[in-house]
Amino acid sequence: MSSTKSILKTLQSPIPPGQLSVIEKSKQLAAWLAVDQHLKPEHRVIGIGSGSTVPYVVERIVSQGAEANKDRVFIPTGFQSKELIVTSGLMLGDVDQYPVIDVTIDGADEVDIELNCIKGGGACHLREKVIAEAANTFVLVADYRKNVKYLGTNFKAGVPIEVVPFAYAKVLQNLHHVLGSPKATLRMAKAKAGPVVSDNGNFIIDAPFDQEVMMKPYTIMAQIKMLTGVVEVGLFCHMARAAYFGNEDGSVTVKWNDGRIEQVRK
Ligand SMILES: O=C(CO)[C@H](O)[C@H](O)COP(=O)(O)O
Repeated sequence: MSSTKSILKTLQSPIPPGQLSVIEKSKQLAAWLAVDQHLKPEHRVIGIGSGSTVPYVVERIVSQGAEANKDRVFIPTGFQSKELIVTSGLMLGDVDQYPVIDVTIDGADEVDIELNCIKGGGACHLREKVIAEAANTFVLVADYRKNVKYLGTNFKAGVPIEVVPFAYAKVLQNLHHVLGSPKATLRMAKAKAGPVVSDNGNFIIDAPFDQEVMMKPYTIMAQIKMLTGVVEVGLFCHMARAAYFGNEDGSVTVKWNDGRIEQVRK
């Protein structure tokens, strides 16, 4: 088994290559096409996002060969992508050393028609936003379930919000009573008693909003960010150059920030 395949197996997917489910295959299609279209030989500093689609991004980058990657440095958005970079034999860097990134490729929880997206399902959205904002080109990769007209259509958990721990109860009050998210809750860990703690030592709140609010994601993003104690909001507005969605039929839908939509079949 090649090193990338074993990493994929270890970090994300128990599914042997060649037996990918339709959803895994669609993630792979999106990731591979995004790498093929955006990662050029002259690119030296590459941001690597988080989530279950990103291992396929790294898989494709590794397949470009040792020569293509020998002078490149890869900037992770969290623990998972750091492990992925290191175990793939790629050079690891950080955004404080490389504040200008050529291309960042990342997953998303949902993407709307204007390429605004929800991120933070994996609680990595603070570093993800920094690495996206540092990039000259920010590209999203996802499967077809994430391709929606309005945010919150399929992803019902709400907007992920990273908060400093001592302020979480105050921020929850603000969300419940001021910003109109009565069901906002602190995200609890699955295999640990207590809350999810981010890679930065913070807590995560998930705040669902009505559709009419989610139709103007920049407005609610700015309002949440103004609450003292909030570190970052998992709404990425007007940031992505393109979004790639792998489809069940083996095609990839590519949405561009100028409004173009392409269907690509290899
Ligand atoms: O924002 C993220 C983590 O904070 C992920 O990119 C997002 O949750 C999508 O992950 P996946 O590709 O597993 O659906």
